[in-house]
Amino acid sequence: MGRVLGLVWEKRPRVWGLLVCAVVGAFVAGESPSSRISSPQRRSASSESEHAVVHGSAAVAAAIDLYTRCSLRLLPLADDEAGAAVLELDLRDPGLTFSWPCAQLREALLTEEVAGAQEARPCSPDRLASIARLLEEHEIPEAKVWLSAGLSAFLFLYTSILGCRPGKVTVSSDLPMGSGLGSSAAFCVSMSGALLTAAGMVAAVDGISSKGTGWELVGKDDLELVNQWAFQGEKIIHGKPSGIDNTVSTFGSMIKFKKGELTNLKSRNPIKMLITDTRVGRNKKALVAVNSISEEVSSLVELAANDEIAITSKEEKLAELMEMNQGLLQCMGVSHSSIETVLRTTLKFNLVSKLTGAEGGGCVLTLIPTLLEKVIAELESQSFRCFIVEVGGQGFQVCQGGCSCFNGDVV
Ligand SMILES: Nc1ncnc2c1ncn2[C@@H]1O[C@H](COP(=O)(O)OP(=O)(O)OP(=O)(O)O)[C@@H](O)[C@H]1O
Ligand SMILES: C[C@@](O)(CCO)CC(=O)[O-]
Ligand SMILES: [Mg+2]
Repeated sequence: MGRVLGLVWEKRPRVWGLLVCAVVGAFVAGESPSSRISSPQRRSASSESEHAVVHGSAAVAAAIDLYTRCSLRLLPLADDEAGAAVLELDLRDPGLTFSWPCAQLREALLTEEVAGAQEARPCSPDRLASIARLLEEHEIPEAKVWLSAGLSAFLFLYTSILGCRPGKVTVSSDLPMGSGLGSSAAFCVSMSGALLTAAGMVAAVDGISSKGTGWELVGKDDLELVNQWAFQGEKIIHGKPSGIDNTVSTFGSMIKFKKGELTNLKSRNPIKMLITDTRVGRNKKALVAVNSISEEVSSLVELAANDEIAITSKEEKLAELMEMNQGLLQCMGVSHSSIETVLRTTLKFNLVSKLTGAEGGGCVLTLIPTLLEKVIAELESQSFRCFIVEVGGQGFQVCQGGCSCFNGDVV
């Protein structure tokens, strides 16, 4: 390319790749709102505090059509009066359920003045400490201890938006957790959306349903509120996120993010990607920000949307940028042998891949001009898990009344 790339080194940097993904939909049925979500492995708040996008590098993120669902059923207040009321959480992906007596939550968490949910508030250090004490009483299996960040975000969002009312929340997701696909953001967005819908602060726009799926779209102002609360949840999970993951998860489509400024990128022709989950847990190796590549991707998407370049040259150009991006990451030593295996396998079919925002494991993105069943079969025969996704889709959605969002189970 004969081009100088502006690499941005951070003290504890990470790479922002071309596409970071998370999609959410929420699902509400009268007293039973639910939403779609996903989640990743736990990272302590401080481990995420240095991040390329946080420090001003450009990043392009896009929604993918893998969803996390969160359903919420409010339970009768009468139970509460009898002192028997509980808040239950059923996490289908790790296969764990949790339950807290409402009286205990009230005592531990409602010491602060309860403000309305019309404006998102951060979780104070005291409140976070009280939440941590509540969680200590639950025996979370050692192998799943990373869940506690998501549990803290859940308790904060639930009690801040709905107070300590009895309810049952169920979460299930299409996304692998902790693999760099923004599952924590999808978790927080769908959770916030379901809670705000139950609180009557967010509602579907009448009659606008998403491609006949039963899921309905939500107006911009309501999405803003969902996004603000989800960001507060992401802060509990990530420490100092830039907000790109929750924003793309809420609004869908593609977004360029630089120094806190968001630009919506309109992509007319859906881009298909293959995502391969290496099933290898990530480590926290240092990564770099590849600022100029992200900048180029965003101009490319915009040129294509305006028909200024043909779709085939867009794909060629995107493939070239992905190769450059991956090459840089390899030089930095942030790849992993499992990622290299996926790259070699896809390259055999002339397909270009790169690792995602995750490092040292996690997922690999492959650009696919058409669906290539052979490469998928070969990757799966090596015990990788493949998803074919459409990039740049819908964000948060709700479904009111009679939807069954958990593979047919009505929750
Ligand atoms: N479906 C889910 N069920 C339960 N918890 C979830 C779910 N999805 C996400 N989470 C929560 O989110 C946390 C993972 O967030 P993390 O930020 O580490 O990974 P990610 O968002 O998938 O990747 P990245 O932030 O790098 O894009 C999990 O520890 C869990 O607490
Ligand atoms: C923390 C974060 O960088 C995780 C990457 O998926 C997301 C963000 O900045 O919003
Ligand atoms: Mg995350």
